[in-house]
Amino acid sequence: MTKERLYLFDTTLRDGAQTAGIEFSLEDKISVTALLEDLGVDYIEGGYPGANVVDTEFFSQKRTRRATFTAFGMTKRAGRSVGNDPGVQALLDSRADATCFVAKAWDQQVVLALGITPEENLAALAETIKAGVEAGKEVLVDAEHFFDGYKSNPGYAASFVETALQAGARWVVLCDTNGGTMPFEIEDIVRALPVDHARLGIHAHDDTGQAVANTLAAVRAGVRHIQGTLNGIGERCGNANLMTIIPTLALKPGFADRFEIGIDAARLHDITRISRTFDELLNRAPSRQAPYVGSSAFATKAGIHASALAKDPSTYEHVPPESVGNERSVMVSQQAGKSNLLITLKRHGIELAKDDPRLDTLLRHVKEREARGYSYDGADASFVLLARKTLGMLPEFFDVENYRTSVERRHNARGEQIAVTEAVVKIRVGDDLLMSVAEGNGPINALDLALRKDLGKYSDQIGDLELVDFKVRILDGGTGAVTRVLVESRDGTGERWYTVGVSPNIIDASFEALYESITYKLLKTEAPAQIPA
Ligand SMILES: CC(=O)SCCNC(=O)CCNC(=O)[C@H](O)C(C)(C)COP(=O)(O)OP(=O)(O)OC[C@H]1O[C@@H](n2cnc3c(N)ncnc32)[C@H](O)[C@@H]1OP(=O)(O)O
Ligand SMILES: CC(=O)C(=O)O
Repeated sequence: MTKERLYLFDTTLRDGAQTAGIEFSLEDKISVTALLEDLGVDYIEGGYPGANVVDTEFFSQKRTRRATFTAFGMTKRAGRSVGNDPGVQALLDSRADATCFVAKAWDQQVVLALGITPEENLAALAETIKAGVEAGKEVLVDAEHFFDGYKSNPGYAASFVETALQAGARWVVLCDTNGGTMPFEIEDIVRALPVDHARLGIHAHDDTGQAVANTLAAVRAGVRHIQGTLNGIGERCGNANLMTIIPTLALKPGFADRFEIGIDAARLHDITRISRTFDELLNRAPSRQAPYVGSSAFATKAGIHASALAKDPSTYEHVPPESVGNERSVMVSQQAGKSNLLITLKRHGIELAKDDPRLDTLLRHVKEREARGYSYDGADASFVLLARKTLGMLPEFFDVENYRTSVERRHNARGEQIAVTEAVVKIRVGDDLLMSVAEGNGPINALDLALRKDLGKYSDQIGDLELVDFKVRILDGGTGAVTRVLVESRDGTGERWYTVGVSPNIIDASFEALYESITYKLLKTEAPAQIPA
């Protein structure tokens, strides 16, 4: 069977720019465009030329190599001709290949918000589209409030679509502008429209958490153009998330066998990277639970699940993680069974038999320590250290005899008040007793610097060790508050690892996590590979 083509339209740089807390600079827009080109969408809507300086500059040159470069804007204003409307002229003068005009498809909104008659609205729509076509643009129309409009006055909403198609619009995109429509309503309304469905699109908002479901319902009912954004950003609760829609269309029966989306297996494999790179650009943590691309999308904590996964991954994975460039992860925690430990140990090059009694001891240690506040599902490196210690595979690289920190508030030479922090660390490396002193911008920083200042014969090996992040959480430990500190580290190989420390004292918890980070780094070059019998 020949597959029908679905066209993907990205509006990250237009509707996504309407997200609370997100502002794109010109450089951001250029970077996001490159990501979208890597992804392989058909259209990139870059913004609204004429609305602000960044967007006008962005549209002053052609910004895409492959995708259709699209500008967004309103149809002509009431009481003006197209030629006399600077907004429409800015769109037509831009370097975009296509123009997406927004216009209202709900008669009540036309009267209320625009102050014109429904008939004048249709005339303005047709006149604007024709001007766009004459200017050599591919014209799209965003039919704002289409679904609410259809429910209120189906005849007017349908005549809006017909008018736009007759005037020369390549696509009329049906918008669920306030995001309140249900998937079954979308499917019924789209099916009932007496027009060529191959020229219809869908633009869904996520106000009921169903933007993706609404988009897929519209595709089932016949639309062939899909609008959405990277990671679902967009006005209010966001837009349909392309990071969910694309793998669903590419991999799921009922879609994958019927439609071609222009994104091959290699590009699909890149989607996890693209999603996370976009979050990096927004300077926010990626959602762990994002479908397909989240770090938990193929992660399991439960012991019963880990046991079955080891026998057949499809038991708890609806698609292979590698198909979307993600990976399976089996975590160690108090929900774990021996299977979780075996899989995690194997990933770290340690093979044990399931009936090895040391595995029971390790599982007992994990659960006891988790009950005291440790959390190993986010601290893989600390788990490796615990496992090696239990198995007799952890060398004692260095021993901490004692440490001390002090914070002093005093006046500097200019009479300003400053806080000075100092740490002293005494360690033993073999027969050598080494003492280091360091000042830092706080006690943890000073301790870190002092600890790493002189590690004797190991000093060279930690030269490229870097602390990336430091998270503190106060827990109710039952007998009083305890502090859990999670430290993220990386080295010159690019590897990142996480270590955890727990104590009623925040500095002591931090010291434990720092100590484990350095020990893990040394393990990478010095670890014995064999488990002692
Ligand atoms: C559903 C959506 O997401 S639509 C996308 C909305 N995105 C944006 O608005 C972001 C960019 N917008 C902007 O920068 C500004 O709103 C501009 C530059 C476009 C216009 O700014 P202003 O001229 O100050 O107008 P303002 O924003 O206050 O109001 C919009 C005007 O457009 C009119 N209008 C709204 N939609 C349409 C339309 N489809 N066709 C014609 N006119 C329209 C309104 O009636 C209103 O006119 P009025 O003030 O005479 O009543
Ligand atoms: C056009 C648009 O963003 C909407 O109607 O939601």
